[in-house]
Amino acid sequence: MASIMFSEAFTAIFCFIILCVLLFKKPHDILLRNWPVLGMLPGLLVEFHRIYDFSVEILRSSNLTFTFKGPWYSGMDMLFTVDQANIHHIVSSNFSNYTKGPDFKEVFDVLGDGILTTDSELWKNLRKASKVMFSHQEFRRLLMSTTRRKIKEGFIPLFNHLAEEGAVVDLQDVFVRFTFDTTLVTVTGSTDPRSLCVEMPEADEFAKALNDVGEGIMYRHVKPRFLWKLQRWVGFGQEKKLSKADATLTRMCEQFISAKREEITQNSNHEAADLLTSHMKLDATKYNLLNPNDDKFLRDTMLSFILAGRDATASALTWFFWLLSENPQVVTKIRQEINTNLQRTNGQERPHYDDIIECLNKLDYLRSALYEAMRLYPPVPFERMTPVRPDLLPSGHKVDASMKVLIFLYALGRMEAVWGQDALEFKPERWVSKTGAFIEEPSYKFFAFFGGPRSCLGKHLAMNLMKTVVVEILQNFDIQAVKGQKIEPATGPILRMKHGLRVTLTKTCSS
Ligand code: HEM
Repeated sequence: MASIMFSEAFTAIFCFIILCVLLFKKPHDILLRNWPVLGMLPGLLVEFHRIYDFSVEILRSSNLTFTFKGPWYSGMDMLFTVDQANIHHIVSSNFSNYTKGPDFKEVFDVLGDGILTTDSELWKNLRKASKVMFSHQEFRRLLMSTTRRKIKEGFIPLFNHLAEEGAVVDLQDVFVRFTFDTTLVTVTGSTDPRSLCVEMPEADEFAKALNDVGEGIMYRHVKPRFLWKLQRWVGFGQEKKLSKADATLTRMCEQFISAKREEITQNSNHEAADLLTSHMKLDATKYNLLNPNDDKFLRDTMLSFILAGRDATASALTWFFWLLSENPQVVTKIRQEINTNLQRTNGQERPHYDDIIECLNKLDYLRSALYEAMRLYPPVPFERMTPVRPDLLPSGHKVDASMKVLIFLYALGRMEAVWGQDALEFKPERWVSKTGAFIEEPSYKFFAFFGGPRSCLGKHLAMNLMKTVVVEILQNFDIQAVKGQKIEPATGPILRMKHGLRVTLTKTCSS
C-alpha cells in the first residue's frame, strides 16, 4: 500500500517537473520559482545531477546569497551563501550559533560520536585530544615515513609496470588506495592493507565497507528523510548495504582495538605514535567526556580519521593531476622549482625528517598550484550548518533555527566577485605576489580546509603528503590523461570524479 502511494506521489511530482521544463525554457526560472506546497523543490530536483555547476549559476546571479524555500512544513528551507562576510560570521565570529546539528549526525550515524559529527562539549574534548596528537613530532614522522614507504614500495613499482606495459589506469583509484593504506597505518600503527601494488587487488572488506558507507550517505542526502528511514527500518536496498558496512567496520575496528590492547599489555614500554595508541593512552583526567577504555569511543575516533584522511586527500590529488595534464606549462614550472630546491634530500636513502619538511616548505609554486586546484575543485564541496538561534547575516539575510545554512565551496572558488574575472581559469600565479612571495588568502576566501575553530586539523600534514607525492611522481613520470574521456564531478559529500581519471604513464627522460 505504502509503495503504491509513493509511486503515485513520485509520478505526480515527475509529471509536474516535466511540465515545468516544457513551460520554462531556462532552468533558473524553475528553481527560482516558489510554487505553492512544493516550494522550489521541483527545480532543485531537475538540476540535482549538476548541482555544483547549478550552485555557481544561482549564487552568481543572486549576489552570492540565495534563500531556498522547501515544500511547506518539510523543514527543507535553506540559505546558500558564498559571501565572504557571511562565511566569516558563520564559522568564526558567531561560531557558537552554528552547529552540525542533530540531522547531520543522523545522516552520518555510521561515524557515531566522532569529531566530524559532534557538537558542543563533546566536540571540544575530541578536538583538544586530537590537537595534542597532531602536535606530536612522532605522529607526524609516522605519517611522513609511511607516505615515503608507500611511494617507494607502492607507487613507483606500479607506475614502472604501467609505463612498461603502456597500460591505462584510473588515477583516482590509485590515489584512494594510496591514502587508504597510509591512513590505516597511521591509525593502527601496523595494519597495512597493501591495496596499492602492481596486482591492484579487489578492495578488501574494510575498504569495500568504507566505499559502501560513502555511497549510502550520499543517497541519504538526496532522499527524503522519511524514505531512507523507512528503508533502514525495513532493511532494504541502499540502507541494507549501509547497515552491513557499518557492522563490518565495527567488527574490524574491534579487532584492531583488541590487537592494540594486547600489544600494549605485552610491552609496557610501548611508545607507538599511532592514533589508536595515542587515544588509548589519553590522560582521562583532562577530558571529562572521553573514556579511553571505551571501545565505542575508539571505534568512532578511528573511523572519523580514516574518512577525513582518505577521501579528501585522494580527491585533491586526482583533480590536481588532471589540471596538470591540461596545463603542461605548470608542470614545467613545478619541475624547475623541485630541481632548484630538492638537492638536499635527493638520493638519500633515508633523509632526516626535518630536512624533508624544510625542503617541502620551499616549494611555494607547488603549494600555489595545489591551492589553485582545491580552489576550483574543493575536496569537500559544500558545508552544512544548523543555526541554534535566529540570526541576521552581514549580507542582511535572516536565518531562523529551522533552516540549514549551506556554504558552497565549489561555487565560492568560481565567483568572479571573489576571485576576479579570470576566476574560472587554473592559474597558480594568482597565489604569487610581485616579489615572488606566496599570497596567503583568508580562510573565508580560500575555504577548502574550512575556517575558524572547526578548521581541518590535518591541513599541514595533508599538504606535506600531497607535495611529497607530486614531487616523486613528477621526478619520475609524465602523466597523460586519456583523450576524449568525460570529466565531471559526482554528486556527493566528497568531490570525486564521476567516471574516474584514466591516464597513461611514461618514464621521464631523467629518471
Ligand atoms: C586535501 C586534504 C584535506 C582537505 C581539503 C580537508 C578539508 C577538511 C574540511 C573542509 C573539514 C571540515 C569538515 C567539516 O567539519 O564538515 C575538515 C575537517 C577535519 N579534517 Fe581535513 N581535510 C584534508 C585532509 C585531512 C587529513 C589528511 C586529516 C588527518 C590526518 C584531516 C583531519 C581532519 C579532522 C580531524 C577534521 C575535523 C575537525 C573538527 O571538526 O574539529 N584532514 N577537513
